[in-house]
Amino acid sequence: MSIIDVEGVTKIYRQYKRFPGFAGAVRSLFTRQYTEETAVRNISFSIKEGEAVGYLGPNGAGKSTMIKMMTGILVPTSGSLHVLGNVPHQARKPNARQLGVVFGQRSQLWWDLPVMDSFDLHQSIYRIDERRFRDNVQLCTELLALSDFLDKPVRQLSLGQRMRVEIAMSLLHEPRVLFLDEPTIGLDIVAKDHIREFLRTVNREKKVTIILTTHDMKDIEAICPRILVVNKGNLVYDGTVASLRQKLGNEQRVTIDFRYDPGEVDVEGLSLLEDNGPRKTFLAARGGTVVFELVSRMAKRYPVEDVSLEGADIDSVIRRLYQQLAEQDKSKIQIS
Ligand SMILES: Nc1ncnc2c1ncn2[C@@H]1O[C@H](COP(=O)(O)OP(=O)(O)OP(=O)(O)O)[C@@H](O)[C@H]1O
Repeated sequence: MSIIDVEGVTKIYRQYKRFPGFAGAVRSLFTRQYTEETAVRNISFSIKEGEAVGYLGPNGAGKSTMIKMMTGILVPTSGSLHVLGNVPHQARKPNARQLGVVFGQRSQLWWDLPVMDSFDLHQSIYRIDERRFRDNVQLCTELLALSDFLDKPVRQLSLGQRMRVEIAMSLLHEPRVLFLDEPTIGLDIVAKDHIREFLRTVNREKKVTIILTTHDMKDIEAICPRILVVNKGNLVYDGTVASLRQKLGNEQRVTIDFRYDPGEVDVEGLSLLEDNGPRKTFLAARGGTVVFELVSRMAKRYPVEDVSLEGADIDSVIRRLYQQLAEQDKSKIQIS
């Protein structure tokens, strides 16, 4: 069952031009000139209950704008948008009970109150049944290791501790959908891993639908089988990381250690990437002869000692996609 339906959604920001100085201010009052910026351009997709979807794109691509529309904070300029069967900005109250939202850069916690008091307030605002509330606090405390700072005021928490608390709080009312905007930004590796593991558990075991924006590909690898990639407001890819890798070329890096520097090496199907004398790294052409065959051809002609292969990791797949988009300015071309 589809839980989020986005059809031809566009968001245009309009900003009125201000003219400098006093005369300019007066002029601004009478001439309402404005600039327009299309942050989201005719985007369509749907998300099923229980999915975990990564929403990716370079800076300024329109990710936060889309999340804000899905959570009802912003109103689309055109198109139709439904979350849990409701139009989000018209159903902020009914949807609030079923949505959880975490904005990495902004807090929903009461700064001066101890963490547990924030949780208690959340319980009364969302009218969470006492037993469910206690169970959920206990589960989050365990899985996110919160027990050491439940009685500390939020302002005293480190960024990593605060993010764990933010995520716990967003789940106490058992939402069906959880939106996270850069939930691991600025955190150390241990805190990131903790949060990823927790989100994966919440998605797989509690079947909470997750939509997440991030610039950290490890978040995607750990949590999201499906990605939506946006660029300059356009949706340019909707599918799995694996099939994006296929589409962009399932290339392999081949690093060869030679017994001594063989100088220039020429084997069809392998192009030189890095030359460090006796250690050289090549890129195996895609769709060509299998790498094993290329390496054995190499070994027949050159003093090969050792070989290691490395497939393109998700970071380099996405980097390549962004590079392609930047080079060709393919903002209107679909890759999927
Ligand atoms: N309130 C606003 N008024 C005018 N323009 C805006 C507003 N908010 C965002 N924009 C513009 O819309 C575009 C998309 O912004 P958005 O914040 O959605 O991007 P993003 O993909 O989340 O970027 P980032 O990865 O940098 O957080 C940007 O060019 C931004 O300058």
